Amino acid sequence: QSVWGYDSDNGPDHWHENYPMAKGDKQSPIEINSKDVQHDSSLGPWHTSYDPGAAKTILNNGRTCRVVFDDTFDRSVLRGGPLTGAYRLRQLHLHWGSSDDHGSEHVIDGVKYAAELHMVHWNPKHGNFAGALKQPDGVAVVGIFLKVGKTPKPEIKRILQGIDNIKTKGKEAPFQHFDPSILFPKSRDYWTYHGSFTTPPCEECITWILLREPIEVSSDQMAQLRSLSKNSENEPMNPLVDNWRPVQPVKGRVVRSSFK
Ligand SMILES: NS(=O)(=O)c1cc(F)cc(F)c1
Ligand SMILES: [Zn+2]
Repeated sequence: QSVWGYDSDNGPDHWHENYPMAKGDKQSPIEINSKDVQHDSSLGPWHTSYDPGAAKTILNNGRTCRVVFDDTFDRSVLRGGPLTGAYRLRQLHLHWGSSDDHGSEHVIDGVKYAAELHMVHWNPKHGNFAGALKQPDGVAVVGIFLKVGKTPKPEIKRILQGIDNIKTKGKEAPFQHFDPSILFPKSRDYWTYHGSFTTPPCEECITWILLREPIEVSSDQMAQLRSLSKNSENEPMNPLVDNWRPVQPVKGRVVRSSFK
């Protein structure tokens, strides 16, 4: 009975054995083909109002590195775009590859980015996060693509500094005074569609808001991300890389864009 992961014996092709939703009709990630995207002029801008004081800790759970925020009240919220009401920021995490040519979960016109950052928000009208998971409008995730380039975005350094203290599974360190909106690219253009968690339990509760403009990171910064370990301290080193799910069937869903 192996816990889910990304290895051949517990990876994405096995998840449905314990998480039946993994074979649902609205699974994520997906490939986005611009020719099939529908521009929706009614899609307004999205807005965030994040309190830097809400940031609490950064942790390595053996599957990703995650920054956790205080979501006990409407302290850091996302609103607008395809959403109704304010969604509370709960955590952010990343997915990345074993080399710079892949690692993102969503694929754009055949392009895989080196990494994908997810900012996870939930709808407080459903009481708590566990309740929100059971609702089609329960969760909203802003996805930002990370592209290896020559002018890395300085603000990404803050996350990578945090990584130095959580090299092995189970490690957690304080991560305070951090406003994740500094990571946003210049453009607010986005694609949106209805999908799921890209990890177990694969619940189909997510309104995805994927930013068209990637942010740039350096190859060294990607190497730093890949220096995280899946294993606990004193266990054999098992690099935490390729923690991305392959694209899933679109099954007739329409991806809308805020831009032409
Ligand atoms: N990767 S994801 O954004 O769909 C996601 C969100 C979440 F809240 C928990 C997870 F385990 C995974
Ligand atoms: Zn994710």
